Amino acid sequence: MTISRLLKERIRYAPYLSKVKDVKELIPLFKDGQNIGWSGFTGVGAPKAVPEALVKHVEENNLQGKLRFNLFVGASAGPEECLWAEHDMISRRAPHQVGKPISKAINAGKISFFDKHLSMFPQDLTYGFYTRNRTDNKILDYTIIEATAIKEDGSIVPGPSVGGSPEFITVSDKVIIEVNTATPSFEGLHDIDMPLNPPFRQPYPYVKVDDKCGVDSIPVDPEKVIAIVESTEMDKVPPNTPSDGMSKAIANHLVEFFRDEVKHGRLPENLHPLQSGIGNIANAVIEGLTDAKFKHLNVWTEVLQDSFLDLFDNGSLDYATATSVRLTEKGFERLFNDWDNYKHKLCLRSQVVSNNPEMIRRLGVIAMNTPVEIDIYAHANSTNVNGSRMLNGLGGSADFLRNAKLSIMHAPSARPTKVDPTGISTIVPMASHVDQTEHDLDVVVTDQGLADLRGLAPRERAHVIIDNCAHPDYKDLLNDYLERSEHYARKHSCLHEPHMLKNAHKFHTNLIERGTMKVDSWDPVE
Ligand SMILES: CC(=O)SCCNC(=O)CCNC(=O)[C@H](O)C(C)(C)COP(=O)(O)OP(=O)(O)OC[C@H]1O[C@@H](n2cnc3c(N)ncnc32)[C@H](O)[C@@H]1OP(=O)(O)O
Repeated sequence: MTISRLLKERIRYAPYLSKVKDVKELIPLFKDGQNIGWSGFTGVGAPKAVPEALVKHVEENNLQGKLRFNLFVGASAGPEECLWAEHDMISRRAPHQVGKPISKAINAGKISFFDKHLSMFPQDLTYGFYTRNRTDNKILDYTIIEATAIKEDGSIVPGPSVGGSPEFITVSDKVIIEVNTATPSFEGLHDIDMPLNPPFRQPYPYVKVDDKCGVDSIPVDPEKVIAIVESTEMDKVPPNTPSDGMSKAIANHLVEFFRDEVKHGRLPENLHPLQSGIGNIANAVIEGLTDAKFKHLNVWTEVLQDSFLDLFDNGSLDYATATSVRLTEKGFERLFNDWDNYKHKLCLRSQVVSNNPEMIRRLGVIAMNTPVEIDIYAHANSTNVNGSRMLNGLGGSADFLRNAKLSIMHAPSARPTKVDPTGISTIVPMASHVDQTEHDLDVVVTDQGLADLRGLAPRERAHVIIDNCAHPDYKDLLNDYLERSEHYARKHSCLHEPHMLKNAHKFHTNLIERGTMKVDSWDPVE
């Protein structure tokens, strides 16, 4: 097999050169029912060549539904995963995923999806929790990992994400490395703590975002590496929706809140390390911080999106660490064009470290994530529309929101439906599914305003959330629900967190039946 010059340059461990293979040669290795680990996190750094070759194989041989895998990825992979879902090649999947064909297959019952906090997922995999029914003691049959270089000792230099790859490799029977020669090498950007399970685990020693004490590549037993393939495709992250009046309003409320916290001495002038979730609102909120011109900010997060580059460029941000740098094509261009500048300000860690509860609490992280809905007592749903339809999954939202110094959820106050431009209220009487509890959240913010919930009793919280955050179309309805619930609860001595269970999900049932949460009347309660 001829090896390209570019590939030769990237592989500095000579014995691997004899393992370079054409992807077609690998197809017979894959059998129905195998457990496969992929590198990748939030759409970047996932393998491409082998997954695509398998799709082609399935297509050409009509194997849809006959060659299915249990697929484990740190968080969402790239478009290749959507192709696997479209070709019915995934039977089980965990944890966070993104892509319409994947969620469609999950909600059609074709993919058994289970969700777990991203800080815990890789370690639980290494404990053998998810493969406890195997009789051969194996965990993963193959890990397919994307590398941007191989070092002299055979260790793997990942690309724009680390995710769960270190753990996957330690529990994988065999490893296939895709060396991506289309993307520049990310060597020097990683700090990786290899897993050590209890009772041998040690505390992570980091006390600042830029502390490093791991290794800069993932060690692997070369005996396990059965093939190296060249991959020539860049990551494809769709452009972000530009910020609009709604997301700018959210950002402005947050900036005002941060300034007030600084004024009262509860935050230093450079705030505390920031975490920002995924999605357009999260991206826009970081854009808002860029305009606010804070100085010497730091970031301890899970995913870095394009807007963080603006924060660097205008001098607001000193250092950022995450497990994935999920940039659009333009964003990657900016990163690589100014690599010497950015590389000293960025560090990618494994997801068990970026999302580690102990680290998040130690650093006093300010966590900001978007929910599907939040109820009047501050329980939030991040995953299941109407308590049932899976979107992307929990991701790292609860890792951060349970442990942060300030736990913030931001969302539009209303979302459109086909029949009503404000048919979905983000603030609901009772969340139809709970991922973040009332005990986790400090602040709720929508385009309407910000509710500071710290130290408030549930009924006080309900008033502040409705008054400050609910969309005007829903304020009266929510207040009416609260008053009626209080009246009912007074009679029944259950006034701590009053609800009318008969009506608690009426917003949702109305949405299903009539396409809007605007209910006409409540069912009578005695
Ligand atoms: C990898 C990581 O974990 S990053 C760390 C944080 N992770 C998380 O918070 C994970 C959970 N959160 C998420 O998945 C996202 O933030 C979401 C889905 C909640 C919001 O994503 P955004 O892109 O900001 O919001 P957006 O308004 O575009 O909603 C996405 C979809 O959910 C639907 N949706 C959201 N809320 C609702 C709702 N209350 N009712 C019905 N549908 C809803 C939207 O209609 C949209 O559907 P579409 O794609 O078919 O148009």
